[in-house]
Amino acid sequence: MFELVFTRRFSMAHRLIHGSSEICATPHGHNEEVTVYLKALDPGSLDGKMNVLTPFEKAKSTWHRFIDGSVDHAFQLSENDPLVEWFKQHEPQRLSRLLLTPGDPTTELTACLFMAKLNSFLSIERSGLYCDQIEIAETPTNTVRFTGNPSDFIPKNRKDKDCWWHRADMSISDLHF
Ligand SMILES: Nc1nc2c(c(=O)[nH]1)N=C([C@H](O)[C@H](O)COP(=O)(O)OP(=O)(O)OP(=O)(O)O)CN2
Repeated sequence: MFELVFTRRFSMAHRLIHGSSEICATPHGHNEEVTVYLKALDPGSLDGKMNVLTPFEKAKSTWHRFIDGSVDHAFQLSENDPLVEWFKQHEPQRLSRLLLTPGDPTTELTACLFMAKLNSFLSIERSGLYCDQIEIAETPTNTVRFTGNPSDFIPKNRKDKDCWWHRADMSISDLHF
């Protein structure tokens, strides 16, 4: 079985306010790496001509546009973080740079949300591919690897279909601005 494996770097800031780590309650940033593993929905033999699953460029272009244009330098916050209200009142022009999550934006959660988002892209593009594994290296010494169905692990705060990670667009929150 083949897998296409793509890695992208991005910078981010976040804070964790629900008690898992006091030091992480202060806004701080990381340079992270996300690696995705794509498989064919209907695996077959190579065709003897092009001999590709899908050209790399085609498989990764929307995903990398999302990471570079939406995730890179976004501020990741829990949806109920008071800083969200602060941005609404004081810097509404930056609301589009907030990546909002159901509870704290840990690496475990963003791994699930990013996999769901990537699978939305791959599905709408009828790519014949799906992502079944993702790794996010939050720091050079801490990596989270997720395999499985992200919907089984994402906290269920509201109807799944209304959430940004199930929309095949560049959104990183469900705010209206
Ligand atoms: N299970 C998780 N634990 C923690 C997460 C997380 O996403 N999932 N995140 C953090 C913080 O974001 C923190 O900034 C990173 O953790 P830390 O171990 O402090 O990172 P270091 O690179 O400083 O680790 P070293 O051991 O010094 O290499 C905390 N926990």
